[in-house]
Amino acid sequence: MASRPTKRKRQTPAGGQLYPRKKKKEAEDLESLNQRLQEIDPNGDEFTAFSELPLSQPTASGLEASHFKTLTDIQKKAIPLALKGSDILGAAKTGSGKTLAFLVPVLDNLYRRKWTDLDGLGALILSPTRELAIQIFEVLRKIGRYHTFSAGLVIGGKSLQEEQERLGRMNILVCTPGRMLQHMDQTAAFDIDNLQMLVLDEADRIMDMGFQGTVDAIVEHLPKLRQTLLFSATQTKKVSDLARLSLRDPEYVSVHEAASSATPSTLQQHYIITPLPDKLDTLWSFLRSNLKSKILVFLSSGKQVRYVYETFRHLQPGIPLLHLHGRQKQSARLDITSRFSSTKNSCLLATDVVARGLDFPAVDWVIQLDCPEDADTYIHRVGRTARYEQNGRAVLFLEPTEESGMLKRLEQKKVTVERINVRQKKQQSIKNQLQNMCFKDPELKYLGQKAFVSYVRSVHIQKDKEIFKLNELPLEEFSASLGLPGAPRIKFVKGDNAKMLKNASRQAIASSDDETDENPAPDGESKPKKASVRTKYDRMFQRTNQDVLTAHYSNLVNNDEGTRANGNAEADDGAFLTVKRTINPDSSDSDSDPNSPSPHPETVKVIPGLGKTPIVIDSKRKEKLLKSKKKMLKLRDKGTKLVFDDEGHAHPIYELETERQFQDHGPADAQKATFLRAEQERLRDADGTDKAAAKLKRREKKAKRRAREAEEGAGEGVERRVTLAPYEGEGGMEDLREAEEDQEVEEKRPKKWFEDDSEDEPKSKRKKKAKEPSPEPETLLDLEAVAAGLLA
Ligand SMILES: Nc1ncnc2c1ncn2[C@@H]1O[C@H](COP(=O)(O)OP(=O)(O)OP(=O)(O)O)[C@@H](O)[C@H]1O
Repeated sequence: MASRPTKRKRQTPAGGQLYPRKKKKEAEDLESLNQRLQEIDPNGDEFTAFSELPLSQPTASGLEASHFKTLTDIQKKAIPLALKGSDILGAAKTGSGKTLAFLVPVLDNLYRRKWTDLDGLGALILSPTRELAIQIFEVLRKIGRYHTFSAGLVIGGKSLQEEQERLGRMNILVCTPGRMLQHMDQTAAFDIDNLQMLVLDEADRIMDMGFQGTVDAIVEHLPKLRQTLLFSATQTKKVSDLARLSLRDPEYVSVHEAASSATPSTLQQHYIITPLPDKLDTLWSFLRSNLKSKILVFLSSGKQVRYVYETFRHLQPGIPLLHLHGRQKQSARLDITSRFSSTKNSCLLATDVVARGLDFPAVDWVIQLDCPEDADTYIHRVGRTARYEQNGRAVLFLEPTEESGMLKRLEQKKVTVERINVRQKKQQSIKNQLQNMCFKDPELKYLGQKAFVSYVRSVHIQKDKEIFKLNELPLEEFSASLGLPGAPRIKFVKGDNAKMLKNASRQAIASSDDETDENPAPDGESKPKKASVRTKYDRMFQRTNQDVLTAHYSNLVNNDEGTRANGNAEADDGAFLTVKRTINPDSSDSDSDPNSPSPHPETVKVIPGLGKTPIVIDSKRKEKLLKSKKKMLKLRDKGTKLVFDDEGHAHPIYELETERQFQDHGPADAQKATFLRAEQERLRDADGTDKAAAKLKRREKKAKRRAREAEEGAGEGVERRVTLAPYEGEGGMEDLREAEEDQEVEEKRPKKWFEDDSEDEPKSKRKKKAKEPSPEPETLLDLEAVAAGLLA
């Protein structure tokens, strides 16, 4: 977890005392540094190089050794203010150097306070993702290499105990919010009372719903008197957030506010219109024509990332593929980020886990296959290219229904994107291949189904309904384009729950999956459960996601609604399929006659059984009982099976003749003889058909085996061990040969783990062998042989 920037060794003279002259020099340097800092005017002075700033010697040397010389805009404004101790709300475009804007003040402010191991935690840096935390930590290690502070990375993925042991000694920690809170709650030796600085990188993300609770809890543990720095590429000055973090007169440092675009000027931004079912074709064609590029593709869920990765991998586009999402193991995530960083041409398929802050060098293209949830996410995603004055290109794939809404949002955020068209000549279709793959590989099909469901859910939970219009999406065609035989059925979670679910852990999602199609009360509180018994059909009709179900199901729903509108009596008489529903005399939409008397008007409900007798529910216990489908079946009538004759008259399955009718057919003995004859004939016919089928099968087997042998052992003499057994069937020589061949096949069959060699021997021989008494061991050698036999 933790590593220290190389600590300067304290040299002690022979007597064991520190060099007094060195100590004195350090004190003088510090004094002059404080003096210089006092003299600067952070709002008036313009600094262009790090060397002009009043920085400590270790920080200045670290920056120089890392080849950082001139300041970026955000660094020019934020560093002097932060050195002077102000709280800062910093916003600047992606790739503009915000990391140094907070790391330099963190190092220097602690240095000027002569921070040592004994002082405990001095600065806490929060990052929304593990990858970004690692990246920040790496930069800290580089520029802090001449300091003596201890610094740690707390991002989970290691044992809590291992981290706990080291936490107590850390001066600077870079961490993800969840793990930090866990330590604050569980690590006794973790001293945070002295904390001087709190930094939130990608602050807007950290302060949004997903982390809200965690960050609030962390802040509660921290001392109120501290310096707080917030940085992001897309920051809003939400008063509520500032209050939650107890910022004191924060300085707003927004260097690109006046700029005509919210994205770097070196970034070329385009969008194309692709109907949902053509998305994968277009992505495939794009990759095929950009094999020598470094491409980052954003999708809206981990399941889609996996599906596209697995299918494209099979299809081999000719460019190395990587994939990254939040549900992967930490080690795999690290491995993939470093592989993508170091390659020159490859394609990384990823979720928004890499959308923020990550500094992959030299990315040529950022492709947004799925529309981002808002303009801020768009800005962060495209910010993975065109970093620090380099060039980059971004393409946003938009579904026709998303175009106007998304363009409007981008315009509001000062982002200009230009429409381009796909060259039809270069467009290739992989729909058939995907269908083929899903047909052959059920796992891939399952993955496709999950990808489909997660895409639809991701659209459903989006807040901005001007962009995301689920009802207008061609979902059936989309599922077909993924190679699926039909659109899977989907359960939805509504409102805030959905957002929570998006950010929740896998465990939480699993546990919340069961009842997801229930409608939560509008105010977010849980509804009191309806007292009436809900049948499977009730649940089906009350579902909220009927518009995304298969056509057959939608028809069923529509028909039912139609018939209800026409009156219940009509519905019952005319509809081919009718659904019997729970009758609750109290409820207004009940199918029953509300005027009909009931034994206990308050509590009694009547469920029509499948037979004639209705089931009366007159107690809570019985009602509960009826909720179980199995138990309900017991209570219902079994029903009677009927067969219909050619005229359409119903008859019971077994109809007995009268004695008179029986005698009309002749004497009983003669009837019996005729019946037996007819049955024998029927049996013979059936036997003949069976034999013919078996013969055909054996021939096919034989032909296959011969073909195989011809292929394998061309020229080689294959020794056959065939024992001829007397055969008593009717089929003559051919049957005999085939029987031999079957036996041969049987002999060649590889042995199963539970069979031993003795099964090769004829049974009679085995029996004999078993009966033969083994000779009594006489010598020590005999005894050993018996023991070895037992152990073998
Ligand atoms: N003063 C500087 N001189 C030269 N390069 C710099 C300087 N500051 C930052 N960089 C480089 O610019 C790149 C982007 O920096 P950084 O990751 O800090 O950007 P950012 O503003 O945090 O981006 P994002 O908003 O995407 O998180 C990095 O590769 C970094 O090394």
